[in-house]
Amino acid sequence: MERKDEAEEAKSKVSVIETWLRKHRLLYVGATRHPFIHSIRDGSVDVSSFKRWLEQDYIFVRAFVPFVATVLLKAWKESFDATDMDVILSGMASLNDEFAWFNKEASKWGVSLTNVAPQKANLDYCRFLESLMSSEVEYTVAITAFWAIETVYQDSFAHCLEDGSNTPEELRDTCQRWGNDGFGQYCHALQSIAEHHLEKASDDVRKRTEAAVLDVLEYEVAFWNMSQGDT
Ligand SMILES: Cc1ncc(CNC=O)c(N)n1
Repeated sequence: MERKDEAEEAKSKVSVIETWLRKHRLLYVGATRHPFIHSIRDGSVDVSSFKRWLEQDYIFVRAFVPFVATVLLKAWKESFDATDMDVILSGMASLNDEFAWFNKEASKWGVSLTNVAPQKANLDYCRFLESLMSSEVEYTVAITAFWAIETVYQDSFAHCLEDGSNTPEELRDTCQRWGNDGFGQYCHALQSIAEHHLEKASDDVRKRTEAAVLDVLEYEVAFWNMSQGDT
């Protein structure tokens, strides 16, 4: 009888990440339902905003790859579950495709990806990524930040593909890149890994991980703002 109660309790227990998403709902919604995303979804998006986002995001992804490499390194050193590395490596493989995609997309829109000056919000975000690359930053913090970064894009762009959206044909490729079901499953896999490590983490590591997730959400909002020329 007692065992059953424990099982029931375990079933209804809210995960660490779910608790944070509830607690910081407004910020999460701000990062995933930004006016730039709404403008893509309703078809009113300004071409110059989209081009600015594309140029700046390419610079961001160049910095994101070495960050993911350090997450992989930490997984190898600190996790005893081999599937962590498999999932992270699949993320790196898709980043390889992403560079080819950026080049294709840039030529489609007539933008040049070389010699683009990073804007302040982008530099700030890249500097934050670099701080997470330090070997002092625990794997739990890094993998959870990684999950948050990927999930903001997944959730945002999947919203532009939902029924009832009016996303222009020429932007569907972009939305598909991060909004497709496979990318959604990959984000869930990252979430399970992060959650698993958070369950075992000390209060101190948990606190610092929560702070890193909030930082990610704030940097993402600033990043979208930049595309709209707000900074
Ligand atoms: C600013 C930002 N955040 C998240 C992503 C998605 N991850 C890799 O592509 C991205 N491309 N850019």
